[in-house]
Amino acid sequence: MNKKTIRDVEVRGKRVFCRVDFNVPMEEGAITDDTRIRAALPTIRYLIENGAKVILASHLGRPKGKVVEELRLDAVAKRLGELLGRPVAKTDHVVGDEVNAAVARLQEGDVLLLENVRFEPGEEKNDPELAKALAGLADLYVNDAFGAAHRAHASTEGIAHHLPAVAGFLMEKELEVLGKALSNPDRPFTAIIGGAKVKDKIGVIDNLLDKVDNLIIGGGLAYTFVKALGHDVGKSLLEEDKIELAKSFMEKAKEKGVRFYMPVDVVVADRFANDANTKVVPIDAIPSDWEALDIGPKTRELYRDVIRQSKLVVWNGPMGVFEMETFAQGTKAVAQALAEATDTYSVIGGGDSAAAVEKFGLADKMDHISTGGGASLEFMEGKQLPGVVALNDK
Ligand SMILES: Nc1ncnc2c1ncn2[C@@H]1O[C@H](COP(=O)(O)OP(=O)(O)O)[C@@H](O)[C@H]1O
Ligand SMILES: O=C(OP(=O)(O)O)[C@H](O)COP(=O)(O)O
Repeated sequence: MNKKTIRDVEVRGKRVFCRVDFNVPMEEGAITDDTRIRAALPTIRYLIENGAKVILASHLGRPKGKVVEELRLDAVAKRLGELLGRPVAKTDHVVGDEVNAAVARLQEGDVLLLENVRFEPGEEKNDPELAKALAGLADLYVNDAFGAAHRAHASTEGIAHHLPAVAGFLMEKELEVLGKALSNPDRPFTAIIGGAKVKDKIGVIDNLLDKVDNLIIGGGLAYTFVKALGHDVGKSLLEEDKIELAKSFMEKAKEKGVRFYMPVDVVVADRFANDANTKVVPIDAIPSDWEALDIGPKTRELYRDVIRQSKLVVWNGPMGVFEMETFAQGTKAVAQALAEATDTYSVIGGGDSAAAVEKFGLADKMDHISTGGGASLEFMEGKQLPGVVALNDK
């Protein structure tokens, strides 16, 4: 990586503003998955052990510049304290007198968590005044919030223009793993793209076609490709205005010698429900009033074989509506194949695929699960991440 990291700077005795992504799922005030908090621990522990005065900042949800009581970070501070085995102080504001006083009290090795930065209207606008105010709290800026690195906000981008700015260990690891996968991949290199958001994934498919040996398509976005091949897709998810683009991708794959894998059979349902009537049909026989909600058994076998023969697999997006048990088989088969293929380096691109792997209890069998869904997608599209660009070069 060509960006400085916390290893390249002196942190002892310094007030360090460390942006983390503690945007964790919550239900009724309780954290339901603390993966993102755990992922930031190496950086936080390093700062503590090396005598920094640690000021942590994160967003939670999308409060849109207002205080939303349910999106306060108190539960996060408590959980972080438990994980660190030491108290974590927390402010009820992002900037202002209360925060200044709390920062002034910090001793070397102390940890303070600021309130949800998105309570400030200037955060998402990347307001220079807010960026300056945040910078005024500290001597050094550390960005460890890979999951928010695709956002140019005051605490992820603006602040970096006012302080020495370096990457934390999580940021460094994410960029290294994803960067290596894309620039110098072990081959055969396979990308598996699924999920529902065709629009969001068009860019990544286009970029991956320049890099991979195999491209596997699944999930809801497959049916725009199925339609592009001239088959009827019934009531399956379809983005009419992307059919031509899907055709052009299949042509590009041919030109580049990329093997393009699509479902050969699917599980169709007579309605969108776990207890719907279902049947398995070949891909060119989807009944007009049924919808395809998962890949079929032959496709599972085919995708498993491709995974087994790959040295590197990047996976983004489920193969079916895995939230419903009836349509989870395809996603489970891919997760299992990755877990069993010990010679295959598996990179999970955040979002729903990460949630699925977690749900199936296979998370510890994967080589790298990204903490960023949107961020890893934008990175794989070849876009520059503003939160990274703003850091100091080596
Ligand atoms: N065949 C399908 N039809 C409708 N929705 C689907 C289908 N396959 C997967 N999905 C849905 O796609 C959603 C995930 O899509 P997306 O947000 O694009 O993935 P990710 O978060 O991994 O990037 C899941 O909620 C899943 O239920
Ligand atoms: O959860 C996040 O994104 P992700 O769901 O794409 O991984 C990040 O914390 C960024 O949040 P945002 O999409 O509200 O800017």
